[in-house]
Amino acid sequence: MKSSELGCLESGDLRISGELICKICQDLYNSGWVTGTGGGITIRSGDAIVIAPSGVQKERMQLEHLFVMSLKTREYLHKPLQALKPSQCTPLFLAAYTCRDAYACIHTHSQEAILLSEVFPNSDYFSASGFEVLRHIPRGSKRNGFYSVTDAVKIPFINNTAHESDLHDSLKAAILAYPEACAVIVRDHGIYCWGDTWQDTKMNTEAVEYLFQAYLRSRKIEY
Ligand SMILES: CSC[C@H](O)[C@@H](O)C(=O)COP(=O)(O)O
Ligand SMILES: [Zn+2]
Repeated sequence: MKSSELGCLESGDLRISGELICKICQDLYNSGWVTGTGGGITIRSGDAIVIAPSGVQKERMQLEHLFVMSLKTREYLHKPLQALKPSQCTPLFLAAYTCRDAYACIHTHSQEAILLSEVFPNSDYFSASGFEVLRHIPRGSKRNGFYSVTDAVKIPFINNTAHESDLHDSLKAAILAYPEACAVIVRDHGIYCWGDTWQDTKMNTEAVEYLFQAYLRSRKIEY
């Protein structure tokens, strides 16, 4: 790969974002939160958002496989030379960017999110209280502060759909209806989690997924 083929990913913040995406996708895979071609992360730098390709093993992606889109115009500022399509999660990532002014968004396929969908088949949201990890979960954004151990966090559920793009309207509605949530659970699928920076997004995802595990284990729900 000649560096010129990387276009705007060749240097600067976009290159750093792209390299982080490749590394964090490896971490998500090694955590068991994504398998196959599922899940992913997008990171924003100013108006530019870096997006993974669709249908590839995300833990094996390289910088030259990534897309860059303008948040404002929705035009692609860079496309890979290979015949790849952008992640089907792109409209959902855009909802987090536009509705929450997020700077990154992670999509997992965690078993715990799926199990919680079964444990709460009729609830609009998952709620938990009394766990230390709540102190690491922001009230939607760290600008609003964090939950305390005695608070009850609410993370909304939305129903899964046959096509990823069909999740957009319900995801956006949940983001707007639960301004103190930093994540949405897609039933029997996984979560979308965002943050004010890529670091916050990674930490928020880890905290939310840890809360799911702690909740299920504390109630002796085996999986
Ligand atoms: C391509 S089917 C939908 C996927 O499973 C989607 O939910 C996902 O996690 C990843 O989609 P992708 O388009 O490969 O980035
Ligand atoms: Zn998915």
